[in-house]
Amino acid sequence: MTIAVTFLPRTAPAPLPPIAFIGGGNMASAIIGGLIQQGTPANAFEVVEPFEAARTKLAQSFGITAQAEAGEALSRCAVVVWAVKPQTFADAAKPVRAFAEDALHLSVAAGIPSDSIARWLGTERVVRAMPNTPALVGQGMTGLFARPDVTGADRALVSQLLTPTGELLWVDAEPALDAVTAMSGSGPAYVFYFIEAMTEAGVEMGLTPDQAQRLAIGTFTGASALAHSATEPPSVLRERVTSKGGTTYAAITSLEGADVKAQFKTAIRAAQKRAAELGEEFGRG
Ligand SMILES: NC(=O)C1=CN([C@@H]2O[C@H](COP(=O)(O)OP(=O)(O)OC[C@H]3O[C@@H](n4cnc5c(N)ncnc54)[C@H](OP(=O)(O)O)[C@@H]3O)[C@@H](O)[C@H]2O)C=CC1
Ligand SMILES: O=C(O)[C@@H]1CCC=N1
Repeated sequence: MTIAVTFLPRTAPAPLPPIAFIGGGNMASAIIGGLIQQGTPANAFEVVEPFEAARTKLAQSFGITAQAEAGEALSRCAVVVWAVKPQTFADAAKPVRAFAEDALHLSVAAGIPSDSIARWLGTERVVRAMPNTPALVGQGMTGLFARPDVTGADRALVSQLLTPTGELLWVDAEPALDAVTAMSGSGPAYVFYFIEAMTEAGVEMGLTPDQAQRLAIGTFTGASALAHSATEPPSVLRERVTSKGGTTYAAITSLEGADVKAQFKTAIRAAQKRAAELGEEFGRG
């Protein structure tokens, strides 16, 4: 499958209209945190979150008073962000629908097709997003897909909402979002996994946990920044580190011998497959 993508430049933050979040867990907190850091006031958010501990965390972290149930307060919101698990989306939609008839709906749920969301909410104003948790520090990557009837003004509103959280990438075909999910949506977990592995190796070689973690995180930060600014592809940057007969060569040879690249690609395909399965399993309701 060929995936057509459009990169949009980041623009200056502008005041946001009131925004509802249905589900106030990890991903909602990352987006809300990113927006608050960029200057959006806490009273711009209406959050529905049945889990008391999650409501307490939102209050402590951001000064937001979340509601346990959907109610009239939602009707002031121009955008409703769906940040519930795919498994609970269909049930969560029922009590919200009546309060959000005029809103633009933005789902971050993995796999759930926009057809299902449009059916559950009785509107064609549906955009799907696949963000990631670095949104919390304004370094997120978000893939976006808009249903055909979504207007340019609604796309602009979504861009305005999410630009403060990082980089946006619109895709033209909805299935491409499953690939985005498998790469950048789940991707931070892969990076943290490698940081964990590097840190463990450092400790096994005699460094303190603090030293090892600083070296691991600093190396990811520095290499990412270099890859971001370099004109050469990552493969060339890798070759520059790899002196003939040296230490990096020994490490890369070990990785190749264990087929780590193929294993990693298989893992990413497993995430893509799971995104499609989530849509099939929980998009029917
Ligand atoms: N975490 C991530 O990095 C990313 C997540 N996503 C997507 O974001 C969505 C949320 O994921 P995540 O934040 O990790 O999950 P969380 O479990 O952290 O957050 C979901 C929250 O929604 C609450 N909830 C359950 N039922 C309802 C309801 N009826 N109305 C309102 N809220 C409800 C849950 O409460 P309770 O625990 O009591 O059920 C929970 O606190 C998922 O669809 C996921 O695919 C997308 C990109 C990245
Ligand atoms: O693991 C998940 O299903 C969600 C979607 C992408 C990241 N977290």
